[in-house]
Amino acid sequence: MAPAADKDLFDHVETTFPSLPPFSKAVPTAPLLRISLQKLANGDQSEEARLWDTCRDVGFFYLDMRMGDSGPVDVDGVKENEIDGNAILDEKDRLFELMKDMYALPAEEKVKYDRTAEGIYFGYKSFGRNILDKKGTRDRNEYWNVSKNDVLGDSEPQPNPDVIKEKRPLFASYVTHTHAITTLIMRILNDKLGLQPGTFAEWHRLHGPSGDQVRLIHVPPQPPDDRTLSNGEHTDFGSVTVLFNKVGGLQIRLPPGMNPIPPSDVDDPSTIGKVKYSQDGSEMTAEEDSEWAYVVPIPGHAVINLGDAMTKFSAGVLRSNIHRVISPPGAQADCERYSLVYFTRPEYDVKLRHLGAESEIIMEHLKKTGRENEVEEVYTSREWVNKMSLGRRDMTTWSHSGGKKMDNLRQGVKT
Ligand SMILES: O=C(O)CCC(=O)C(=O)O
Ligand SMILES: [Fe+2]
Repeated sequence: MAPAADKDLFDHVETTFPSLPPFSKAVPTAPLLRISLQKLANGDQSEEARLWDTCRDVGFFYLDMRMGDSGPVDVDGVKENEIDGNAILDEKDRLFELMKDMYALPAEEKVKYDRTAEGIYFGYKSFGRNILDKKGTRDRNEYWNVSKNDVLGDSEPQPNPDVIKEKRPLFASYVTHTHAITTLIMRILNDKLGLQPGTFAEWHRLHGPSGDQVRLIHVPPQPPDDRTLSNGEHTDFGSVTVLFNKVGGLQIRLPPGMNPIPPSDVDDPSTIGKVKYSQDGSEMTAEEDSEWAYVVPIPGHAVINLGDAMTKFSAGVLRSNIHRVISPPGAQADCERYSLVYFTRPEYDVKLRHLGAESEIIMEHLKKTGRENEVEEVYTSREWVNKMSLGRRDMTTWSHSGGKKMDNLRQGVKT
């Protein structure tokens, strides 16, 4: 079956952000579904069905966060699970403003908050600290990982500069609101998979100890003659990721059978220069290149994707799709690029294993793919998160950090 996709996506929505050049018309884009948060919050069955389909087909979709005048929606009587897309959009704008101040700090001040040597991935990651591929290519971004449990006051405060410390209430509110969105998405997937009600919720409690975090990413414009990847191809290793950005550059590798939306104007004059798809300058074949499509940022919308934990739990019924970040196409190449990401991950003690014994759908899928008797390598979420995140900071551990090992997880096959 051809993956569900919105071919006319950009005919209906505004894709230009104030004070930024428009997204280039000269590149292929990903035909992701646009799902309405308001409809999900109100229990709309056909919207839930679209969500379920797209999480099996590609595992990436837009979530329209705008809720008009409706105000927050109470989904299950628990205050912390209240859905408030408008509040998230407002808080997201404030965090984008904050990023300018954070990254304007002197480099020697920022590196004081890099805690890799202590085995801690919360804090600052400087330019080039991560390895993108087996050749040892370095990333071209800087980011800050801010722990959920820290900003909610569940754990000892991590060292952070005043610009971040002063905004703890904003982070706490953003995390609470965004976590509620991921709870709702996982509740729908939980029920569609036929799992015992509340299985995913119990493993992703707001105050549960976990590697959940906000990541604030900054990528400066790259030199015109050297425009390439800033973050290499990867899958996210957690459960559900909520991403906001304004400048393009994110690409997904399209699943088999899903075609990109072709460029609407190949001669778009705003498209200047060409990006290289590998940092050592080697050209990708046209065929390899054609597998990738840009995810166009849309105002008022988050990009949501599933991570490896959901693929593991569902034995591949749900898809954790490969993506990467490249120099923004067209005139946006000269812009500072900021992204705001919220990652949920299973609580530290949860074992990452398939739930075939708990779900007929998952068991059927295991049988169909000849894996019902396969012995799994089981990690706890804590082991997995450490291996995946810190492993990318050192060449000796890179190959264990999701390089090739993840291939089977990435290929979520539809049952
Ligand atoms: O910056 C982006 O658009 C995506 C970032 C991302 O994929 C990540 O941090 O895992
Ligand atoms: Fe990612």
